[in-house]
Amino acid sequence: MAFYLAIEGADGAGKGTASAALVQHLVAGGRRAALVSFPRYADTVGGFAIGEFLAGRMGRAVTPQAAAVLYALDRFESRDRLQALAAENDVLVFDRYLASNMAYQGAQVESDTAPELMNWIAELETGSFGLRLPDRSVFLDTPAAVSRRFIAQKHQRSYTDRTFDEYEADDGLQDRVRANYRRLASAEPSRWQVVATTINDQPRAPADIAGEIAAALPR
Ligand SMILES: Nc1ncnc2c1ncn2[C@@H]1O[C@H](COP(=O)(O)OP(=O)(O)O)[C@@H](O)[C@H]1O
Ligand SMILES: Cc1cn([C@H]2C[C@H](O)[C@@H](COP(=O)(O)OP(=O)(O)O)O2)c(=O)[nH]c1=O
Repeated sequence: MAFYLAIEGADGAGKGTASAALVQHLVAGGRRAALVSFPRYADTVGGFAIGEFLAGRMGRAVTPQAAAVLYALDRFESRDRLQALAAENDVLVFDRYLASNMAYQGAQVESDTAPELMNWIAELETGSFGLRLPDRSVFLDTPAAVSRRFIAQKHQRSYTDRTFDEYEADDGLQDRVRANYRRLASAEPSRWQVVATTINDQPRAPADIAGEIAAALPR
């Protein structure tokens, strides 16, 4: 069974860059590895709807619970694709997976109700939608100022022309997201790895970050 490795973090943490470097590193080391990015905006009905609301094109505010269902639906609709990739690979690297849903929706409600919502989302994804838990999640710990700079450097997104989408534009939200990831990681240290992506606020080389993640994988 393929190892499910999820790369997590706030917007602009460098997830896409680190995930790509990680797949390259694993393949160079003789392992079969593939990258899957969520949301899959162009491939699923859930992903398309997510793009609409991130671009601010949905007429009404979407509740955190409704958003969680769309993100989970996107993964549910991807099951066949994941199964096919899992059969052909030793490691599936995810650029965001289930914990993104918990950290981001949990950041939209009062902090005292966040744990309850995050537990509800975990149950929604693994119970109602029957999705597989990742074997490991990696929290890319990137300072807010560095992330903002990284977001501004990002390539054009399929769903919006804006530099910052609805979530990215909200600094308070991004801070709460980081705090939620830290809480998830410290609650289950055996399922999480926290990786600092900067040294003295200078970005580490993607290959370096990838090497640290790969070194912690079971052989
Ligand atoms: N380790 C790094 N070193 C230098 N630049 C980086 C690094 N990680 C990301 N970047 C820059 O930031 C941009 C956004 O990074 P990306 O990996 O897409 O972030 P995320 O997927 O977390 O939103 C990239 O296009 C790249 O220009
Ligand atoms: C996958 C996923 C993403 N998100 C959020 C995090 C991001 O702010 C947003 C978009 O994901 P993101 O990975 O940032 O896509 P892109 O870089 O192409 O814009 O969706 C969730 O809330 N739940 C999820 O399950």
